[in-house]
Amino acid sequence: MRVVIKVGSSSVTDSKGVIDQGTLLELIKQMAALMSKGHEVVLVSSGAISAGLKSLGFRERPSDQVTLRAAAAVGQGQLIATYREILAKYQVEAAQLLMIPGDFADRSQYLHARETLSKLLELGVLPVINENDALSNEQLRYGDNDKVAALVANLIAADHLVLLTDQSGLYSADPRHYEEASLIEEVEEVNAELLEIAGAAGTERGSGGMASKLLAAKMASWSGVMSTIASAKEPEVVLRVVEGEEFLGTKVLARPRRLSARKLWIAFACPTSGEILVDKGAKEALMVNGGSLLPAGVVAVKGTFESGSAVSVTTEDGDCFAKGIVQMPSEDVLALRGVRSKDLTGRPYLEVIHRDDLVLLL
Ligand SMILES: Nc1ncnc2c1ncn2[C@@H]1O[C@H](COP(=O)(O)OP(=O)(O)O)[C@@H](O)[C@H]1O
Ligand SMILES: N[C@@H](CCC(=O)OP(=O)(O)O)C(=O)O
Repeated sequence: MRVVIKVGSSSVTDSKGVIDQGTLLELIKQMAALMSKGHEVVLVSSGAISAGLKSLGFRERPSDQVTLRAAAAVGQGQLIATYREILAKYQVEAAQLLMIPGDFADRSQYLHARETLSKLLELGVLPVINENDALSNEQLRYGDNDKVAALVANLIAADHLVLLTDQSGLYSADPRHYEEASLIEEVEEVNAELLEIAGAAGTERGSGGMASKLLAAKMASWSGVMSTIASAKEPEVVLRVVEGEEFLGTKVLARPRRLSARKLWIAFACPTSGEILVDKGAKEALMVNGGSLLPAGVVAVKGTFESGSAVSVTTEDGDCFAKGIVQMPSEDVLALRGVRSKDLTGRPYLEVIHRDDLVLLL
C-alpha cells in the first residue's frame, strides 16, 4: 500500500510549542514498521511555525506574516533534525520536500514532484513534506497541510490518506466545547452539512481545524483515495488504520471515479476570482452533455477577473455547480453574454470555459 500520513501541529508539538518527541517516536516507529513490510509511506508534517516560535521565545502566536515565515525557517530545521534522529534508529533515511501550490498547479512541476517522490519511495526513503512556509507569500500559499497532504495523495496515487490530529476523528460537534458530541465513523460524501459541524476554528497551534481535514478528505475522495481522520495519540494508530481496522477514527470513502490532478486543483486548490451566472440550458449542456461553457448561456458576471482565472459557475438562483478557468477576461464575458456561437464568427474566442478546464462540483 501507498500511504500518506499527515500529522498536525497539535500533535507534532505540545501545548507549549515544544516538539513532542514521544509522539513522534511512536508514529515513526509505526511508519518504519510499515516500510519494513513493503508499504510505501510519505509523511506530511506540520509544526514548523509552532516549534520555531517556541525556540525564538514567543509566548503567543504573532499575527505578522514575516515573523511567522522566519519562525518556520527555524522550526523546519528542528523538525527534520528530529525526524532524522528518530529514523536513524530504524536505519531509514529522511528526505525533506518543501512544496508550494505551483508545484501542483504547473504540469511540468507536478510531474517533476511525482518523479522525485517516486524515486525516493523506490530508494526506501521516508519523504517528509511541508509547505515552504519560510518563503511563501499570503496570496501564493495553502497555509493548510491537510490540503497539501491530499494533493500529495493524488500526486502519487496513494491508497490511503491518514490525517492525524488531537481528536479521535470528526465529531457531531466540536468536542472541545460539546461533551455530548459523538464520533462519526464513516462519511460517504463530504457535504455542506458536515462542513458546517466541522466549521469551528482549530487549535491555537493548528491552522484549519476539522473543516480543512474534511475538505482534504473530500479532495482525496475525488482522487479515488480513501481517508481516515484519527488521533495521533491512539496506540498503534497508523498500523491499525493501514491494516484496515474498522471503527477507528472517521473514514471518508473514495469515490469510484478519479478526478484528474488538474481538475482537482481547479476544484479545490485554485482561488476563485469571480462568478459567472448561467441559464438552465447552459447548466444542462455542462452537466448532461459534457460541453464547454459558451457565451450564449451566460446571464451575468460578478467580480472582475483576467483570462486564466478560476471562477465559480452558478445558476441564476445562486446554486454553484461548477468551477473553471476562463478563457477571457470578465469584461469580454459581460460584453458577449447571451450571444450565440454562430454570431461570434471572427471573434478571437468562442468558449468562456473550455470543457477540459471545467469541473462539475455535484
Ligand atoms: N466537529 C468537530 N469534530 C472534531 N474536531 C473539531 C470539530 N470542530 C472543530 N474541531 C476542532 O478541530 C481541532 C483540530 O484541528 P487543528 O487544530 O487544525 O489540528 P491539527 O493541528 O492536528 O491539524 C480539534 O482540536 C477540534 O477542537
Ligand atoms: N506548514 C505549517 C503548518 C500549517 C498547517 O496546516 O497546520 P496544521 O493545521 O497543524 O496541520 C507549519 O509547519 O507550521
